[in-house]
Amino acid sequence: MTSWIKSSCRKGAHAEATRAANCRRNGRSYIAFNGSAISCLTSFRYYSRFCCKKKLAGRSSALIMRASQRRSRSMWIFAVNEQAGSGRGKIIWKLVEAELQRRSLPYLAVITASAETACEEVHSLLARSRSGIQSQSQGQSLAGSNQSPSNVRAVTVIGGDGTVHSILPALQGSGVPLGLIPSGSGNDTARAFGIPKQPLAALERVLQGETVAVDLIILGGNNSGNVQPQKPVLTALAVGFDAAIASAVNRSSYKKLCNRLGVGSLAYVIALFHMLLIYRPRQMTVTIDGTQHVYNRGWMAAICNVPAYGGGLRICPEASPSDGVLDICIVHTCTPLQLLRLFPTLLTGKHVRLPFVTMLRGRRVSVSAESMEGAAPISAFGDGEPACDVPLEVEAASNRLFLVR
Ligand SMILES: Nc1ncnc2c1ncn2[C@@H]1O[C@H](COP(=O)(O)OP(=O)(O)OP(=O)(O)O)[C@@H](O)[C@H]1O
Repeated sequence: MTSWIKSSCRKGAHAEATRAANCRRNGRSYIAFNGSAISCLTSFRYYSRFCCKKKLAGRSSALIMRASQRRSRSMWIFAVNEQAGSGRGKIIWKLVEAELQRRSLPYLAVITASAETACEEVHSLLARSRSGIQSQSQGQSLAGSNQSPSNVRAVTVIGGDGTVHSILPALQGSGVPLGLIPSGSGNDTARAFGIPKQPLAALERVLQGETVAVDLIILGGNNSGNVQPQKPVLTALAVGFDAAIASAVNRSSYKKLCNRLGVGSLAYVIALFHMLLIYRPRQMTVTIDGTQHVYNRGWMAAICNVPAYGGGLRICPEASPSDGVLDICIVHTCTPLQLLRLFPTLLTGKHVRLPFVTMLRGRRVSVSAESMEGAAPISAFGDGEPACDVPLEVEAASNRLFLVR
């Protein structure tokens, strides 16, 4: 259940802040908006019905009338993860919202409680905005016209890589661009696309920046007869040792502390040493466009759409998010000490010359591994979030997402 909270009127601000705090306490998503954003959603009937339910009908209807008169044609949606970067998301959203209000720009903010609700909310807002456009065009088809499929200018994430990942299913193939104001710990997505770290500079890009089409990694398909649901990944899919590091960081108590001290990457270094002690490499089979490659003592396979992840490690330095293919880095047949010595070279991308590193490219990739008694199955993380265990299959999807940068 989502609550709607108008955040930009001064009168009643205290009541609105209390409602927002209640939503946060109960782990519920809520939507904050300013007046002109309502007209952009165009679904007047839906909105006023909702407001009646919430006993806000009088005030909000008046608001809708004023906004409709302005006939604003476009708006910005923000998906805000207040928890990202151990609370940085909340601070950055306050800054961004103040700037939006200062410029009187129409916006809607989904303050999300979880990855799942974020995707559902964004999906339904886009569907509503699309149906509003269709009813405005009085049944005329939009196909072939220059009109945007929606009056939403962009859906902008205030969060880290995990938050971006959470709304990819709603945005892929929608034609609505993804914007990003980096507020996480690693911010690999922002780094990959040259998005400024400074929140207001990043906001300026969202408002003015160019939109580019980028590829996605689609995880799923039919693997060994098991049909898996499809999941889009933007930056990289980490399989094996590096996924174990990401998992250890996510479960750790030191991640929060490192973020608070402004050294988010240190959490990954701690997890690296921990995993070197306990991780057991095993036989790994990587099949690329039908060609099988078998590695004894396979440590990891990184399937990349962008050159770097893990806080700036250049795992696949040649990867490009607009070439329609995936770059794969496989580390195998080395000792834990050799693996440790490999990590500093990841910062420059020089690891690609090492004899126990194999670099490959292709459109369709599957990874399987032998099971080992007493050892956990090999897992995969997409955009730093848990994705699945092996066996897995992925495919490059060309130009599946628009991104503002
Ligand atoms: N849309 C969302 N709303 C609320 N929580 C989310 C959302 N998406 C993901 N999460 C959860 O919040 C956690 C933190 O979010 P996120 O990954 O964006 O920030 P981070 O981990 O601080 O930064 P980064 O991923 O860039 O290192 C995620 O691991 C996930 O559990």
